[in-house]
Amino acid sequence: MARHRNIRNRSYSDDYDYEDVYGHSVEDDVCLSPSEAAQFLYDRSRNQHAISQFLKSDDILEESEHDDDVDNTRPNFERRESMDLRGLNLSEDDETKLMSCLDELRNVLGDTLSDSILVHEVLKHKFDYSKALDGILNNNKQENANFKPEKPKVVIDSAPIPILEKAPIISTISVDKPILIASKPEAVKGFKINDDTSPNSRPQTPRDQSPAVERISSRNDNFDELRFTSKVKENKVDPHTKFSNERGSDKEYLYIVVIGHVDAGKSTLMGHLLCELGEVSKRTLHKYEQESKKIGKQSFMYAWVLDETGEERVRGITMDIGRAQFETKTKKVIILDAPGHADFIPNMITGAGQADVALLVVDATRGEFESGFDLGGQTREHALLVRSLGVNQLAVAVNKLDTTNWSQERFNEIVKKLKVFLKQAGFKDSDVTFVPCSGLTGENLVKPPSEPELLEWYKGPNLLEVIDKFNVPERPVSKPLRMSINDVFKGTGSGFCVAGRIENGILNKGDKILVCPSKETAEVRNLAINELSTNIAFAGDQVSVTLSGVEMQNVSVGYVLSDPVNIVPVTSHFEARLVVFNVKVPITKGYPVLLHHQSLVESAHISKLKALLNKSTGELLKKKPRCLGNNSVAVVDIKVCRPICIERYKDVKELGRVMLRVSGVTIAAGLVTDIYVD
Ligand SMILES: Nc1nc2c(ncn2[C@@H]2O[C@H](COP(=O)(O)OP(=O)(O)OP(=O)(O)O)[C@@H](O)[C@H]2O)c(=O)[nH]1
Repeated sequence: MARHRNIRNRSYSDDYDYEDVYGHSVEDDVCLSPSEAAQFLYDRSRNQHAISQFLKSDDILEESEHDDDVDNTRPNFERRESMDLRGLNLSEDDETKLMSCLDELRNVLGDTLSDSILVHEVLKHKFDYSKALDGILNNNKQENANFKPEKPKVVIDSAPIPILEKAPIISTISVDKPILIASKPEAVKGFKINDDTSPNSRPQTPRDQSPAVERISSRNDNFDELRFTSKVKENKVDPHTKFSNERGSDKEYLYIVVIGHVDAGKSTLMGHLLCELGEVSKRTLHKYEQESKKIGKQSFMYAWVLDETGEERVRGITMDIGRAQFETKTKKVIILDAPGHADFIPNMITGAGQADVALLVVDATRGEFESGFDLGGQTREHALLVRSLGVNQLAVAVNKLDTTNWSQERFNEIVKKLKVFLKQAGFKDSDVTFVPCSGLTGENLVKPPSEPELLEWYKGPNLLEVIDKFNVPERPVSKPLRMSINDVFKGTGSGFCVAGRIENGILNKGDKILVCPSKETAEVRNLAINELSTNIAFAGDQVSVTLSGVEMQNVSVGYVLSDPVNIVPVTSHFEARLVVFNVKVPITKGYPVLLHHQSLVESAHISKLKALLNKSTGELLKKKPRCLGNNSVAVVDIKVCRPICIERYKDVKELGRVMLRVSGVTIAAGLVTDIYVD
């Protein structure tokens, strides 16, 4: 039940400052001196590119030998101390430029490369320091790319070129047929009821015919072998074997985000479930009962289990993600209780971004379901958002059914309405389960129903059984490490901590990793899952990581911890396939948006409208459309105000999804289809 982000005492409105919400965990009400404050302020200009640590001495030797081989015309300089530049016939100006470039390069690379290599690259790139640096690093990568292990013993199966299957589009209006959404072909989806996946091959999209802009993706393709063979080299034990050795007999972790319209009863439902399972002591519950009574909010006593802050309790609403853990027969379940109020959608997105599955809570009370569903409430928006963020298994708790005297008719009416909508939103019928319950009375939560009116018509599972039937998604443990940071905070000991979810790969205590986009090296000093220290964590785990070797002020929410060899792409310009939900003014070139990517929120704009697609088939309708209206599907280019870590959806699904919001409203969701070099 821990939460780190402190969002208390903030006044939220549609145009609130996102930096505040996603800033560091610093008490707002404490006065800070400028120097103290500086440590919590991120300044990109202070990045320290300590890339030298990734250039192993072997690689460097290989590089210099190779470079000498391929380029005999290169002057053979000695190391800098004894460097004589006279042979170069440089003007005084050029000599100064050369020396200054060498200094810059040394700042980044240290003394790991000989001056001859550096001078060669600087001259080759006409004293352009950045190009020279790129040249050096790319040469290094090329060297690695040419390296082939003798006989890789492990078959890495985790870098599939995923088949883009036809999956239902996410849209607010009815969509008869599915459109294209990429998905992992072999991942087990849905409840263990029936599975009717029918993967289709991806038809040509306009991006396949788009002009030859330099793309990181194509470069990445060239490095695929490097990306995965180097992992084989590093991790002698097959990651899957490691995973089953570590976790084999344990119950699997499952992360559930609890979503729904404000006051649907999410926190009460989860709080009561935890009490029934013995996760909350009777003493604590009694305390909550007494204290909530004192402020006239006794009906919220179960909600207090998850709504931990004073402001949440006084206001009777959830504001930030509440966490708690319990066990079912087969799983360790971590609940992420999301706020229902529209003002806190960014927090809800953060929770949904960490979840494997979702529990949608709807209020069955007459008039209440309708206001959450029909009248612009959050039921629809939350369901659309979680689906856009890749959640495809959903349980729907038809809650507060006690207020309708356990009416079967009301239950069926709600199920019917939701089924149609959820199908349009992209959920398969077989992946959605409806369960009648009451968070307040505890009916049908962990025990079979006891209300006679409910018993008359309901023979299905209780909420706990429904949760136990969720399938745990496949964990991509053998892919290169990617962990997106959703919190940065001071730990109890030395150093500082970052929290987030490992999307890909394995993280070990002691690992050297790269903090991106700033590309600083850091070491994993400590690792904890649910506040318990561990030596190893795998894809799918929510972890807190104590880092050393990097300054806290140089790390922000939205950053990614990356494998140091197979580095996460960093760019401010990418292509995405968007589904436009709801826009007051049609989207045109230059349209400004707030880009939500994992926990990151950045200003961005649509820089190019490339193609309008048929939302059912994905076929090209129009090249270079002038504007995009509601419910359209299009390929666009997006430019972010500064570089971010992003992946193509087909490479890393979780880092390949974006959400676009304007004035507190989600206007579009998209999949990253290409990434351009800045
Ligand atoms: N009658 C009845 N009331 C309920 C039930 N569940 C919750 N409530 C009441 O509904 C109100 C809101 O409950 P919460 O649990 O705070 O709702 P929530 O969805 O978590 O609210 P936010 O997170 O702020 O959106 C409280 O007064 C609860 O007592 C239920 O099953 N039956």
